[in-house]
Amino acid sequence: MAQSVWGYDSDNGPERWHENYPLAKGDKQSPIEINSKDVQHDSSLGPWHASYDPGAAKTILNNGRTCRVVFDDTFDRSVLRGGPLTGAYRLRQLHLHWGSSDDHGSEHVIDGVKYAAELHMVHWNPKHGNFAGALKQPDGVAVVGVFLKAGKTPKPEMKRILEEIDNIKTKGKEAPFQHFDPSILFPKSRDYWTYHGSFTTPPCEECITWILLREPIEVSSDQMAKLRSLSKNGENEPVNPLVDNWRPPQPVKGRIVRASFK
Ligand SMILES: NS(=O)(=O)c1ccc(NCc2ccco2)c([N+](=O)[O-])c1
Ligand SMILES: [Zn+2]
Repeated sequence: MAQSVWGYDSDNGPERWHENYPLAKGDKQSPIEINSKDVQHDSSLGPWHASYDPGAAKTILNNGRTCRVVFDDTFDRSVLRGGPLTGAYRLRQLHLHWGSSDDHGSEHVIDGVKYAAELHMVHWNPKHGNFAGALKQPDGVAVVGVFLKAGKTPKPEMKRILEEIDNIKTKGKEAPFQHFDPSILFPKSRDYWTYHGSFTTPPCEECITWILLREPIEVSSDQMAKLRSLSKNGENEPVNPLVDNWRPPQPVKGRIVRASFK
């Protein structure tokens, strides 16, 4: 009997990941609940800067767990720097986590608020040679998290991604996705929280400097419904909607969350 690979269902979900991925029970796991009363403003936290080359965008794929856009990270082509980071981190991919309805879906929870979705832009530190090497380092990876709030107003900048959904409906489907600068997805404000944590999926390595943007972007309920039309299953398998691909908040274990703003 093949081991059920990890997922988000009752038999292979977050409560059981530690059985095959022991790091899942570590002391610096993500996501976490952020409570403003425990956050420390750090005036030494400068602004972060993303300088992305639209030509680095390559493909968009459904891996059965999320919708992911992959970028060329073979040189310093699209980089994130500043904020809590030392040096330039290379953009590798972006993906999302979302719920089965608009009232939940984000991984990080802010003062009890769950957003409809959470966008992760994943960058890695080239001083560690390659992505696999960076995973093993505490300063190996930097993820910018953007919250998606469901409302009446669609986010035009999300259109390119959502229009590709019909071409990657089922697990394993991939389509070309070029000439795309993901910084158009950022909100106006650059305010952020930062803390040290982990991948929110197995193997749960504790190699991530999280940079969570305070201001959510607004998308429409219809746009959220489009995202929820993705399927976990392969092309000729029974339809299994790809929804609720979020890990619940993990123990903070004494970690300090810093804010770039007062
Ligand atoms: N939700 S997240 O941004 O923390 C996240 C989770 C897993 C992975 N990858 C899973 C992985 C790690 C090592 C081998 O395969 C990534 N990523 O690769 O950008 C990001
Ligand atoms: Zn993620």
